[in-house]
Amino acid sequence: MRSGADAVGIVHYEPSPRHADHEQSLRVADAARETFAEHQRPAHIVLVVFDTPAVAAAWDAIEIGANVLQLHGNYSSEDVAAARDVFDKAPELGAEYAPRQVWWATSLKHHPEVTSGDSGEDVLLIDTAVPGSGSTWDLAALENARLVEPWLLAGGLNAQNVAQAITDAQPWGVDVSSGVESERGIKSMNKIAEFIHNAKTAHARLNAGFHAAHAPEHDADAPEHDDDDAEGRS
Ligand SMILES: O=C(O)c1ccccc1N[C@@H]1O[C@H](COP(=O)(O)O)[C@@H](O)[C@H]1O
Repeated sequence: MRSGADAVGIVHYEPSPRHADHEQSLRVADAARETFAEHQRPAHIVLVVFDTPAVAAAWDAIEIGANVLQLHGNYSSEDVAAARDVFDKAPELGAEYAPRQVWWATSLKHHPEVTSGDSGEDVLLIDTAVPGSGSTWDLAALENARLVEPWLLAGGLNAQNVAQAITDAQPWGVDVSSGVESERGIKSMNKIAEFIHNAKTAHARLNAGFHAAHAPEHDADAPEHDDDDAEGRS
């Protein structure tokens, strides 16, 4: 987070080398919340699960202080709705726990023609077929997906390939796990910092290109205005 991450993930999936128990999850969530607050950034503390029943997973998220639930595995739109229902009905815990969101993760192998909002998710995450494996996949296959922001790209990303992936796929955001580890399950602060730097630089470049491409033609007859004003409306 000190490197500028917008979200931090806590994995609850016992076969994973990243699985965190309840105590570890509470500590990570508390530390993350404090750091986001210190940096005055909205907290996205994400509980990452694989095939845990959606309602139980939503309660787990609330219990550890995560405000986002990221569902990997076999979930239907009813599951997403059931998780959201738990979030909506659970007592409010304060602004630092808001907003609560459900992110639905899938792959093009499982849903080749996925459309944003198919499952009623707040954010769609498109991943490789085996989550957390670090395997890369062919981003060209995204041509058949109908994606509307916000959506996240994941699967085999690392500091070396993230800029190209952002340029090619133009996601709203990216998610990484294996690619920022020194060994399986052990995060590397240097790799995280390098990844975030490269991702944010690529994203800024993409946005600058977008604004340049959409800027109005200069009109010689238009009244002059100062630069501050122009920037505010770009
Ligand atoms: O990281 C895990 O072990 C994990 C376990 C269960 C579900 C999801 C998991 N990770 C998520 O998988 C993607 C891609 O990870 P990678 O960068 O390819 O290793 C990402 O969304 C992780 O949060």
